Amino acid sequence: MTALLTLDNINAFYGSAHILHGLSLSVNAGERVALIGRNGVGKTTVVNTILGLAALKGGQIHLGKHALHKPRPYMAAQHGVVVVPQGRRIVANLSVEENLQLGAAVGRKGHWNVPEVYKLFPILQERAHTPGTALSGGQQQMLAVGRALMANPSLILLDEPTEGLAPVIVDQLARIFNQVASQGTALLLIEQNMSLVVRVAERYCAMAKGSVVAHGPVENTRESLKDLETHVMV
Ligand SMILES: Nc1ncnc2c1ncn2[C@@H]1O[C@H](COP(=O)(O)OP(=O)(O)OP(=O)(O)O)[C@@H](O)[C@H]1O
Repeated sequence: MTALLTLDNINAFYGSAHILHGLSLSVNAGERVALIGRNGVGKTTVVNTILGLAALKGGQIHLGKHALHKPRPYMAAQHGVVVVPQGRRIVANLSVEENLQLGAAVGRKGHWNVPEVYKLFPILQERAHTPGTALSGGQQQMLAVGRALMANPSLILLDEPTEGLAPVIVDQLARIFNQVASQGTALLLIEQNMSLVVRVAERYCAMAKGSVVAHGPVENTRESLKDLETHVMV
């Protein structure tokens, strides 16, 4: 098994606020892992620490074999780990196609380019010259995923990709995530919607108070759904 991302006993801070406490987590090539937990437990801070937006003070991060001593925002993508951020962060004054092209700036070669992304999301081709922020919420999420694919990642970190989206759009995204994963890209899915998690993930890590407190397999069954929901119920 090739580990694409390894977090080993990491501690992370915003200023003096200690958010991640000895958190360990890994994602192997081709895996679909869900990172779950109640609001505020530190899920986004995991992403922010990998990007250098929260301060890493102790523990180790590896992207593949590369040790990330001083994480910076551009480093993860260079090593094939790309983030689809919470809130999507579509660039307002760029068209759909220009937003997609931003994803290719890292210069990694591979299967994904603009025509391949348009095959996956035909609606983005129809709206190629529209400002990215003029799209609906679901379409903006598709654009954010398409932009991530343009970097030809080996692993995509999806931070609450279905937040605020209608169930029909969530269903569409579940199919897309499975299709992307079946084409070989690993996923770390940060999600509050457990019905999506059971459809996409094969294992989960549950966080509480800044560390991983439980993990196990995920199945697309009612029992698995109930089990996962105990980790996110307020
Ligand atoms: N920039 C920041 N400065 C200080 N504290 C922060 C900052 N961003 C987040 N926090 C705090 O860090 C803790 C973890 O936040 P984080 O966003 O990682 O949680 P989360 O599990 O992703 O929650 P949610 O599901 O609400 O996004 C929270 O207590 C939050 O208030």
